[in-house]
Amino acid sequence: MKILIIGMGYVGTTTGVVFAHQGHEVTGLDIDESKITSLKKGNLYFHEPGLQEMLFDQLKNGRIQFTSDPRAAVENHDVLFLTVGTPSLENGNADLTFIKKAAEMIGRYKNKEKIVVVKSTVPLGTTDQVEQWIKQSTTDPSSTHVAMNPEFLREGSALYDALHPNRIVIGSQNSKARSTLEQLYRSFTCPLLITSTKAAEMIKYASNAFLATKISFINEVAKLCDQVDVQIKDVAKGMGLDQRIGPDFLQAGLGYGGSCFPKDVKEFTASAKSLGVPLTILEDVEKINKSQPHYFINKMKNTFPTLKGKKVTLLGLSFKPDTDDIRESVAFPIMDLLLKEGAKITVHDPVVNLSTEWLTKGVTQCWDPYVAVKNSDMILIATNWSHYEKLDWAKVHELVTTPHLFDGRNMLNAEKMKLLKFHYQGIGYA
Ligand SMILES: NC(=O)C1=CN([C@@H]2O[C@H](COP(=O)(O)OP(=O)(O)OC[C@H]3O[C@@H](n4cnc5c(N)ncnc54)[C@H](O)[C@@H]3O)[C@@H](O)[C@H]2O)C=CC1
Ligand SMILES: O=C(O)[C@H]1O[C@H](OP(=O)(O)OP(=O)(O)OC[C@H]2O[C@@H](n3ccc(=O)[nH]c3=O)[C@H](O)[C@@H]2O)[C@H](O)[C@@H](O)[C@@H]1O
Repeated sequence: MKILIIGMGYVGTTTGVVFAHQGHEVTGLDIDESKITSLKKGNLYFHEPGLQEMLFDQLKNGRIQFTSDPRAAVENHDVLFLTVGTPSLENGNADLTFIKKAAEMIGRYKNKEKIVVVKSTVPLGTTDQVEQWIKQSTTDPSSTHVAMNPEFLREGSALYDALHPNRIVIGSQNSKARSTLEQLYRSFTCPLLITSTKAAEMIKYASNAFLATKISFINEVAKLCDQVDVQIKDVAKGMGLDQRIGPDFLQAGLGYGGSCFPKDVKEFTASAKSLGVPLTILEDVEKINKSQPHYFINKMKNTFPTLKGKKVTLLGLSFKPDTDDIRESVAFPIMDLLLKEGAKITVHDPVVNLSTEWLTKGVTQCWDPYVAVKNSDMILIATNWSHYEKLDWAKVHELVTTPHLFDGRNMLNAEKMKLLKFHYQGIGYA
């Protein structure tokens, strides 16, 4: 199949490379010239394990190409995927500017029948609206067949998730769009669910909202564990062994970040409210999530009544391991709070480059974790990169001024750290 992917971000690039890997002829289009220039050279401009190699292979065998020419791209393809961003507006609703502009661009250059698949996460009714936007901006009389095909990949394991999805959802009332997508996904062995466009839109939001709820739930239980000396890890394990609950997304810590959970919880809550259905549970999920950094800093202040002048080494800047994505990463509100307390911050992350804005605020970045921890009064883990599990913690102990270790991701073995004479604290008694 000849496929055009519009929006070469995390989702679009992964989707395009995977379709090419499966033998399709893919073109990636973006309005950001620098991304296209980089991708044309085979340079993945973001960090995603395994994707760079697959991109290079697909470029070499000619199954993927990149362009910033929308006219030629739209004219030469029949199947178009929309993977542009849908960030949050101030009021919590999704900003559909990119989706609208991309739809109008399709309309402008449309020269024949097109199948347009919305893969971006979009609020209820947007896919049908995309069809209208295309119609309103075209002079071409031939049909547009739309579908909603939500994406469920996670950053950091995007390639694996795209190759091995749990399910594929095709939302469309249009038989041509449906059958094209069924054909496209026929080699996948997972369940394929056919729904209306609106149901597909809602499945995506409800899934992300539910996962975020699991995280906030376990974070609340962890606070209770702190009060009664119960290990949250034992509680999560015991809960997760119930097949109806499952072990995933029960890792207590500093809360969820990233480009999706925060914005999708906000959008789902805001749009439901405007329909007269307040999703109060999600309002609490967000509140709990926002309180996590404060809760953790207060924990630190129980040990250090003042953080003024203390050297804090913060390990991890990305919103989760194996990505360089810092959108809504909890490391940043944590740094804000620490700066307000007068702490001196040194950060380490395996891949993220700290912006000059933070450097001018006085934060120091070190690429060597052993240099970062030198003479620190306390270490705070904000991202559970496996690098931190593998550190020589005995060596770290020798380098620090005082061996206080605040593990905001409960990622290290508390007993082992205590044996190494660290004053170790996580969230949920650990
Ligand atoms: N990042 C993730 O892990 C996941 C994201 N999603 C959803 O997928 C969508 C995209 O997310 P990301 O890939 O993270 O976004 P992103 O911000 O990384 O990429 C979006 C890309 O679209 C481009 N773009 C904007 N307007 C365009 C236009 N008119 N024509 C061509 N390109 C255009 C931008 O320049 C950018 O490169 C969002 O709706 C998100 O909620 C869904 C599942 C996973
Ligand atoms: O719509 C999206 O963009 C994607 O959002 C999430 O994927 P992602 O944000 O990439 O990463 P997750 O692994 O879900 O982690 C999100 C955040 O939750 C935190 N988290 C995750 C799991 C957990 O048990 N505890 C916890 O605090 C992580 O540290 C991270 O900050 C979903 O898992 C994907 O299915 C979805 O496609």
